[in-house]
Amino acid sequence: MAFLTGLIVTSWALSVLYLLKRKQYRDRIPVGAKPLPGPKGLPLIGRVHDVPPEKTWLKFHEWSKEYGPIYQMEMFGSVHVWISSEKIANDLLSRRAVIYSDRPTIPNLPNNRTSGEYLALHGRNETWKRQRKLCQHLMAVSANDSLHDYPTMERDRFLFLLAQDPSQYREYIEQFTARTVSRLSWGSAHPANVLRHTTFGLLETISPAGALPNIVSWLGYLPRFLSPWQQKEYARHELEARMWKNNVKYVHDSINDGSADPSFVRTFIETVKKTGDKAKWGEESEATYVVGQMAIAGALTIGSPIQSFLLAMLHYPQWQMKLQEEIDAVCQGKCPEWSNREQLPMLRAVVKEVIRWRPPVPTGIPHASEKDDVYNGYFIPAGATIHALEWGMTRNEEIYPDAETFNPSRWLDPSYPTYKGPLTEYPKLAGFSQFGFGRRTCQGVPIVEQDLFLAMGGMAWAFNITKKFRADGTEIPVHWNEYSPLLIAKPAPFEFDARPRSEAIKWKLRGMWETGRGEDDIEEECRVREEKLRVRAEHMKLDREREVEADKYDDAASVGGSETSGPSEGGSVSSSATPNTPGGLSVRGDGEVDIWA
Ligand code: HEM
Repeated sequence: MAFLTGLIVTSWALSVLYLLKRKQYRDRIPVGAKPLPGPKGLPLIGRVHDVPPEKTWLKFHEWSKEYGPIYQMEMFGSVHVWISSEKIANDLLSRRAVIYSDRPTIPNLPNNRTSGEYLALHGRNETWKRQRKLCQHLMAVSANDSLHDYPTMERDRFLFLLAQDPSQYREYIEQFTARTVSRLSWGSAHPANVLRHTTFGLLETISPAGALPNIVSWLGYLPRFLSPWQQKEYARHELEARMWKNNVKYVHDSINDGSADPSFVRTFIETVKKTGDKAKWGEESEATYVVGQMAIAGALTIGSPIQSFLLAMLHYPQWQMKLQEEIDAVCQGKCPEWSNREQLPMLRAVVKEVIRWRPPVPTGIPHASEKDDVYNGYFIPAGATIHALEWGMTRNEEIYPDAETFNPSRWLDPSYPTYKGPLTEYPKLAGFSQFGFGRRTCQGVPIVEQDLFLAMGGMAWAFNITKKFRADGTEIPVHWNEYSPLLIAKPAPFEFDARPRSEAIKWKLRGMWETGRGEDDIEEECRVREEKLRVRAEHMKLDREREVEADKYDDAASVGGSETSGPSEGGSVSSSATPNTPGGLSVRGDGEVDIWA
């Protein structure tokens, strides 16, 4: 009875609160303005029940077809505004940046706006401004030096590995992107594995599909001991903090012993030393997190379009052929280099079209509005979460005719609305809607541009990427648009073959491995070699023991001996136990490279 009374009182109180909030909201709408259109929600929960657990962007896009290129919906009392027009996104997020450059609080990471540890998710305040300036500076220094050739080095390593075992493509792609950004951040590929782990954890923490409190926001108020999500995030954060600190210490140590490779952290240390301006660049403890955030942003995002490229080549083999023709004509048998970019517009068009066809961040990273506003007669309340729906923007038929089709021509042929010349410069990624708007635009475009150009160009140069066939000759189907539900969407696994296009390329790939492999690969090779030598020594010892045993037996047999057994049995055991001879290169089942197999 007491429970029932409690339930009735709580429901009544919540309903009164809801009606009061609605009235307050309506009172805020200025005369002459009206609320944005959008799907009507249920009291308290809004429209949350209609948002599917997977590929939410398709639902939000569907609503945009019904309610228009800007509409609003409510979820648990918060107003969410969805924009699927580049023009409207520019009008609001860029031209009215003073109002729309904040970030919303993430229920499952409530200090995202204030802690100073999450640049991309930080509120619009002085800390964010300082950190963004530092990020811009570090990126510019690196980009001016062609990212110190790290992407090429890692691309070469990646292509060789892919040639060994295409079925491990997801692993190798993530190694490529994480190792590249690790080198850029700290001058070493060593932290790449932990970086991948901690990045994936953060992605889960902040994604609506990754942690329930991001949808059912009151769960964010549970104390840590009752919240599995907070416990997980706490452990992740601890690991991350240790890693960031150790990495910065590593850079200091290598500067001291004169072996420091270029990196964001090294640039920070040198810049502060040269200018002595700590107020401008911030403390080292802050820079540690800025660089950490840059590394996180680069570790997992770029893998999405590289995987989508493979998907595109499988569904549109004609574009693979055209791309190979361009690369062969320009590079004359060599793998494309960053210095070839002006002469390879089709490759740049393929890079851009992959991102348009399958946007890596399909729902965008939300902004937050700081002041009540009116746009084209519609009211947008302060505190609303504003989503630039990247997926919806790429489906606008007026700008991208036949939008579902992968068609790089739309960037190369003057008859398309998206064409822009000269083709020595365009198409390029800078300014593309898929990297956001206004003061919050992505800071990593130079890395994305170079990584994708080299990886996609390298794969087209090296391999024929084809569908696979079963033993009975039937084709193994490849999905069209199955993507993971987190903030950065990646294709579900698919099968394909990647065969080197010629014997000459196969040998070139081996040479590229030699130059591209990192110091940790060399350590791994040494470890594998030592292990082989140890196993071989053990087997030789075993052989000797068997021989001694066999001699004893021979002696015994010659003295009195049985006729049914003989030394050949022992001999056959020892020969089958002899290890493989060194020589070839193969990849072990666990994905590690066994150079000495
Ligand atoms: C394919 C790869 C990538 C895509 C599609 C992408 C996309 C985006 C998007 C949509 C935003 C939000 C923009 C907005 O709020 O309007 C963003 C922000 C950001 N990105 Fe990227 N990004 C990529 C890679 C990178 C890389 C490699 C870095 C490394 C430095 C990076 C660093 C950042 C930072 C620091 C921000 C936050 C800027 C701020 O809030 O002030 N991103 N990115």
